[in-house]
Amino acid sequence: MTTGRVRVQIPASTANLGPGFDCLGMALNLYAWIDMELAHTTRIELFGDGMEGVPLDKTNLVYEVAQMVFAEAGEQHPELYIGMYSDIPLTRGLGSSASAIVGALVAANALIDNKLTDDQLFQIASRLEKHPDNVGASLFGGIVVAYWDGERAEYIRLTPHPDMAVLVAIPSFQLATEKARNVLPQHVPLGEAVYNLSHSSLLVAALATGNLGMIRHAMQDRLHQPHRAALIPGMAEFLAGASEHGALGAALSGAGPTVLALVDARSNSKEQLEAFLRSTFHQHQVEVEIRWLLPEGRGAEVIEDHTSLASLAERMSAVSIDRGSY
Ligand SMILES: Nc1ncnc2c1ncn2[C@@H]1O[C@H](COP(=O)(O)OP(=O)(O)OP(=O)(O)O)[C@@H](O)[C@H]1O
Ligand SMILES: N[C@@H](CCO)C(=O)O
Repeated sequence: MTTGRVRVQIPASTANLGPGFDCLGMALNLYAWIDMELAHTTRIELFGDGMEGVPLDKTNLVYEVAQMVFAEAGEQHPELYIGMYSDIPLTRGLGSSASAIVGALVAANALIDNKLTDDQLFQIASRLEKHPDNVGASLFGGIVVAYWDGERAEYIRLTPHPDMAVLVAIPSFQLATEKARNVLPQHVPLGEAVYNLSHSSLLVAALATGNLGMIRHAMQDRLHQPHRAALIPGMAEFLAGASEHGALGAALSGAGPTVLALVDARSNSKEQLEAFLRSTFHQHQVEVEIRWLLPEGRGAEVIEDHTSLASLAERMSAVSIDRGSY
């Protein structure tokens, strides 16, 4: 058992990538950090802005998930110190809940000398989220293709193409995953299912072989994005016009409201695409934060960093002033 404090760095994630509803995810270079230590009395500290509403008692998701790890390993550690700082905006479609779950799993497992395997952690995470796309990407990094059938989750990890960049527009409003799932139909016509199956399969093949030119054809969806469009003014126009403005493909990120475009980092139409993204949301009076990100190849990991989370939060907010350039 580790008696000291462990720190875990967890990447954000984007789920679905268009047609891969609930089965495709990619990690992004935007992070959350969780500190965890065995304690005499439970204490939870949140650093930085943007975590309003996250509970500070034992109903906190990170605390609850840590207890699941201990229970699975046959250990009892009911009292914990938990510190958290996250640069991943909550409830925006960038996998904040998955980052909390995965961070809790990896940190708690580190405290008990990694008694659980990565596969055990992945099973717990998929069971909790009920779809393995965000948690798989945050846990393993890169692109994760996965299923969860209600009992077991299986996955294969792909390495993202080194020239792929990701342009995101993060609206200022929140959209809970539950709300964005409630607008989806419970039954779909066979033709629509075939449409998504074929596009999702082609997208995975394009990502696996580095065929960037095929992404614009493959990154099309009929299962969830059309039904969610009314919740995100501007999304439909951006998805329809992104390729003409230089994107490799575009999609709603997870359950939204963030939208993203995959971009060839060597392309000279990046500014044109960013301008199109800005003007589309501006026309719909939706305030967005625009950021250039990259796929993250590394999953959640314990890091040796002894600076306080308070100073990490300060450092990150200074960096955020320069955001937006690539
Ligand atoms: N660090 C955290 N600690 C505790 N709870 C958290 C933390 N991060 C997120 N959550 C919980 O997860 C909720 C957001 O989950 P939700 O699935 O709606 O959005 P998301 O994960 O940001 O987006 P998506 O799943 O579409 O990518 C928050 O409202 C909060 O309850
Ligand atoms: N695949 C999920 C991701 C959000 O957690 C959805 O689109 O609802």
